[in-house]
Amino acid sequence: MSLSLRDALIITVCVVVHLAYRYRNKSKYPLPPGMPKWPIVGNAFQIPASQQHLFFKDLGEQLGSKIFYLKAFSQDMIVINDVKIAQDLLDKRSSLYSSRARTPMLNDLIGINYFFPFMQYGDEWRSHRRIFQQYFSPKNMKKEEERTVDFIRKGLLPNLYETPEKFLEHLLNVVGGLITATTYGVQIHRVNDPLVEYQEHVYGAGEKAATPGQFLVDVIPQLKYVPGWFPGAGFQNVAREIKEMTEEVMDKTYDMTLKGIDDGSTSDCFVSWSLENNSGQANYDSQALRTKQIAAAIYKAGSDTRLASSTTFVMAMLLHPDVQHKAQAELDSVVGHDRLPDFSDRSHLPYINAILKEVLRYNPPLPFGLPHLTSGEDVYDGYYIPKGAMVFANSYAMLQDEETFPNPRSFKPERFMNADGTLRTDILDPESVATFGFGRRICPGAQLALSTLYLMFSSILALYDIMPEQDSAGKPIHVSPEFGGHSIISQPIPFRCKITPRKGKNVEGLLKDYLGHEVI
Ligand code: HEM
Repeated sequence: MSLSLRDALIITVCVVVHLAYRYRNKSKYPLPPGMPKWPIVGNAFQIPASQQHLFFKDLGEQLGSKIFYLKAFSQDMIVINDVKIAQDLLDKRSSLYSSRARTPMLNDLIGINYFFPFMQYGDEWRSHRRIFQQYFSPKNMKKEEERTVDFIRKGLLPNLYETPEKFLEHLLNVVGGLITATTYGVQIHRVNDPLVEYQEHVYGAGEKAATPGQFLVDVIPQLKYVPGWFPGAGFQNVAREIKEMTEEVMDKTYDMTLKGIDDGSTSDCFVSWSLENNSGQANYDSQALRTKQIAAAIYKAGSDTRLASSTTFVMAMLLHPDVQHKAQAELDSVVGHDRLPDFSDRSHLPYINAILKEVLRYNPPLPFGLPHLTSGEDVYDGYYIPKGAMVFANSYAMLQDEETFPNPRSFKPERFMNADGTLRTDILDPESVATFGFGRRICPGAQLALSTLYLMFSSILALYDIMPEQDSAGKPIHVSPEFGGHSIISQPIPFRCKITPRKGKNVEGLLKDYLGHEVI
C-alpha cells in the first residue's frame, strides 16, 4: 500500500497536533517570554552548543526580561539572568528546584547516575552530599589548608621558578594533584603527575558528555535505541568508551587507596576518613560503595573550576600590571620580605581578597552553573514554570550586570574596595552569591576552593612578576582576554606570558626549604 500526498499531509498534521497537545501549556498563566519556536524542535537549533551563557545574557537583554523560556524538542528550559529571581526560586522554593535533568548520553548510555553532582534530587543524592559535606566541613579545613600550603610551596612555586614557561601545566598539576591527594591520600609527582594526567584524560572525555546539547542524542532522546553500527550513531561508541574508562579509573584509584590504608602509605584523606567513619556500621558496604563513587565525582568538580580561576588570575595580572603592583605592595607591607604568605594573613590583605572576588566575577568558572530541574509546577511573578523544566541560573549575566558592576568587562578589583582601603560590604559578593550556584545544590566545595585560590594568588604575587612575552624583535606579545571551551567550564584560551622572580626579593632564599621535592 502506498501513501498519497494527502494521506502524508493528514498524518503530519495529526502528529503535530498530538505533540502540540501533549506538550501544551496546561496552565492559565503564560510561560515567561521567549523566542519564536519552530514546530517540534522548538528552539533546539537556535541555542549554541558552547558559550551558552553569552547567548543567554544577550537574549535576556533582547527580550527585556531577566527570566525567559526556551524549549528544545520536549525539554522546557527556564533561564534566569538575575540574582533576586534565582534566590526567590532556587533558594526560597528549593524543594521544587533542586533536581537535575537526566540526559540520555550521561545517564542512560554512559550510566554515571552515581556521580552526585548529576543525581536527581532524592534520598541517594542526600546520602552522598551528607558524606561529602561532613568531610569538607570547617572541622577538616585546617588539615586541608596545610595540604594546600605544601602543594603550593613544594610544587607550584618551585615549578614556576624552574620552568615558568610551562605555567599552564604547573597550574593544572597543582590543582589536579591537590584534589587527588585530598581525595585519595596518595603522593603526587611535582611535575606531570601520571595519576592527574590519567584522570584528566578520562574525565575530560566525560565533561563533553555533561555539556547540554553536545550530542544529538541529548536533543533527540529516541536515538539512544539506535545501535552503534548504524551510520551517524558514533555517540554509542563514545558513550561505551567513556563508561568503561570512568569505571576503570574509579576502581583503580579507590583500590590504590585501600592498599595504601593496609600498608600504611595512605595519608589522611576523604576515602580513609569516610571508611573509618563508617567502620562497624550495619550499612558499611553501601557506605563504602558511596565513598568510592563520591571520590570519583570530586576530581572534576574540584580541579577544572579552580584551574579556570587560576588561569584567569594569571591573565588578569598580565593585562593589568597596575593591579599586580598594588597587590605586591600590599603583600610586602603585610607579609614583609622574609617569609611567604599564609592563611593567617588573609584577613589583613583586603586588596588580594578584592582580586579574588574580581577574578570570580570577571570569569565565573561555571558561568551558567549546573542546570537544576523542577520537580513540580510553579507560578512566579505571574509566569507558569512547568514541572521537569531545566533551570539555568546564569551567574555570568548576574555578575556582569551593568547596574551592580558598572563597566562590567573591565577587570577592576577596586570595585570591591572602600576609599579607606577596606572591603565593601554593600555590594554583591561573588564569593558568596552566584559563582557557586544556588539553593540545596550550591557548591559544597566553595570554602576549600576560595582558600586554595587565596593562597595561590598571594604566593605567586609575593615571589613573581607576570609580564608579556617578547617577540623576536623584543616587542611585547599582545594577549587579548578571550575565553572559550566546548564545555560547561569557561577557561581563558591558552596564552603565553613571562613569569620572573621579583627584583629585590630573595626568591631563592624564600624557596630554599621547598626546592627539590620530586613528590608531594
Ligand atoms: C572556583 C571553584 C569552584 C566553583 C566556581 C564551583 C562552582 C560550582 C557550581 C556553580 C556548582 C553548581 C551549583 C548548583 O547546582 O547550583 C557546583 C557544584 C558542585 N561543586 Fe563546585 N565549584 C568550585 C570548586 C569546587 C571544589 C574545589 C569542589 C570539591 C572539593 C567542588 C565540588 C562540587 C560538588 C560536589 C558539586 C555538586 C553539588 C550537588 O549537586 O549537590 N566544587 N560547583
